Amino acid sequence: MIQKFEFCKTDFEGAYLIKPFCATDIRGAFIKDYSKEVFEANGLEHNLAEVFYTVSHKGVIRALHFQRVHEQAKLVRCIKGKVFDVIVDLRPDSPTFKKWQGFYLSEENMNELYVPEHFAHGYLVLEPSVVSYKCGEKFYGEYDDGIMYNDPDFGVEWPFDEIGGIENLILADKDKNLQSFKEFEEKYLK
Ligand SMILES: Cc1cn([C@H]2C[C@H](O)[C@@H](COP(=O)(O)OP(=O)(O)O[C@H]3O[C@@H](C)C(=O)[C@@H](O)[C@H]3O)O2)c(=O)[nH]c1=O
Repeated sequence: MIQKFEFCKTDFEGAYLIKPFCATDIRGAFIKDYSKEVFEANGLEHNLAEVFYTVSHKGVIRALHFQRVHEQAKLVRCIKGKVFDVIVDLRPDSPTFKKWQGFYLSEENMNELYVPEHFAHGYLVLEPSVVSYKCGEKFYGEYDDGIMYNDPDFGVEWPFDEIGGIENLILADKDKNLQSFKEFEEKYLK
């Protein structure tokens, strides 16, 4: 069976949920999750600069991250396990400014999310997972930044019931001490 690349709109201009190309046969599956040519034919110019992977335990939140100055678009796919992935629009002139949307990304559904520049991104890990990133800009440690996953201005509804309750949440120290949206706005948007 062959599933062709499919590009689905999200609530946000420029962000897409993408079904990769997948061909299955008696051996298993062949999956292609990025093609410069196919992406361009669908209006997505993605400059592939770096690829990396994260490996996470169930209950981990990595959020809500972005890179300032050298803004970084990224193509995110959960290649093993399952995550609830969230993006937040940080473009002040956008009609969806400060709005969030969540997507289930899993090994099973193979969905990948195209996160444009000027979005915060993060996820809650629902099963032990490996997540792949294809980044449009290289990493600049000095501009690596984020906003708290539970910021009241965003009001993201994380499905904590799917990890057995918020008491099972695993957060890195750096993600416990991120700025609020208000602090971010004060510092960079005014
Ligand atoms: C993101 C990144 C981190 N690092 C280093 C910094 C640090 O020593 C170590 C682990 O990095 P972090 O703790 O920032 O990893 P993590 O918290 O998983 O960061 C990631 O979170 C998700 C939600 C994203 O959207 C990504 O863009 C990225 O921000 O790896 C790189 O060398 N290159 C990179 O591209």
